[in-house]
Amino acid sequence: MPGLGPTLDEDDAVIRVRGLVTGFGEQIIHDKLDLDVRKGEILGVVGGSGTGKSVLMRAIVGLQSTREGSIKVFGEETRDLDAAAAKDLRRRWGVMFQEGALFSSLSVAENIEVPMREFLDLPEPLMDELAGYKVTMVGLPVEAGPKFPSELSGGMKKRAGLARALSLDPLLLFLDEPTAGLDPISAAAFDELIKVLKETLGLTVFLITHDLDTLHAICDRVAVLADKKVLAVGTIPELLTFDHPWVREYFSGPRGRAAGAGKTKTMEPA
Ligand SMILES: Nc1ncnc2c1ncn2[C@@H]1O[C@H](COP(=O)(O)OP(=O)(O)OP(=O)(O)O)[C@@H](O)[C@H]1O
Repeated sequence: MPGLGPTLDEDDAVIRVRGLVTGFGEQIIHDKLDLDVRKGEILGVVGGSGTGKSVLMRAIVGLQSTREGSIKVFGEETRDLDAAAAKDLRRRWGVMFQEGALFSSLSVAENIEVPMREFLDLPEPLMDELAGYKVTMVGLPVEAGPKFPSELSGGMKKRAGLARALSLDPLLLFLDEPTAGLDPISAAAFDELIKVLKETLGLTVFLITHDLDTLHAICDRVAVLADKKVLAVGTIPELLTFDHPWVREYFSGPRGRAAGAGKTKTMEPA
């Protein structure tokens, strides 16, 4: 990977991917991809449509088979784990899939309780109490708990998806396009929420996004996926010096310049 930013001690890497190869049939998606996600950072993952951002996330969380390479999370080589150890590791991260991926037949509170039922053995009243706490934590009104996803706005659904991802108090959070489909004001409020939660809970965040405002507002570093690899990773000022057509066009095109100029957005609940 190009040498943007300092090299990293193994201990600082919450996620360390080396030489990852993935594919579907003849189609190779990642070819010897390397990536580190540092403890306590929000790493933005960008790239053109179909470059393999979601497949990379799915490979790291064990939902996508890989052909070659190493994926370490919290220092554990994921492919070496037996079922019990893999489950133990999964407990330590939360995932928010695109669109929030809520179960439509369950209420918000019940959605948040799904991981608790899978991983913990808690009495019902305690689960309800914890779910209520998560609802508030993501800025939803308490009345949202008994509601079904179909009764929520897009922004509220995203927050409910985030609450479910935080259900088990993870230290590592995966977010797949969390602000997609939100209006700019709701998107900015969601960015702010992620930032505040990251700071207060000490989270490390792997964040896939197309949203340039999100990158500028909350990401400590950005990884660019192109040509089946992480082409470059660094802060936005570092990436602006990187000479690659897609990177130049993305960050220095009209939208990139506008986002970089710090177009302010009002912070209001989504
Ligand atoms: N289950 C699957 N079976 C076959 N091909 C798949 C599967 N999942 C993803 N792909 C292919 O892998 C490639 C990468 O998909 P992926 O969803 O990771 O892209 P992405 O970078 O997240 O795109 P976008 O920004 O549009 O969400 C695409 O060509 C996609 O069609």
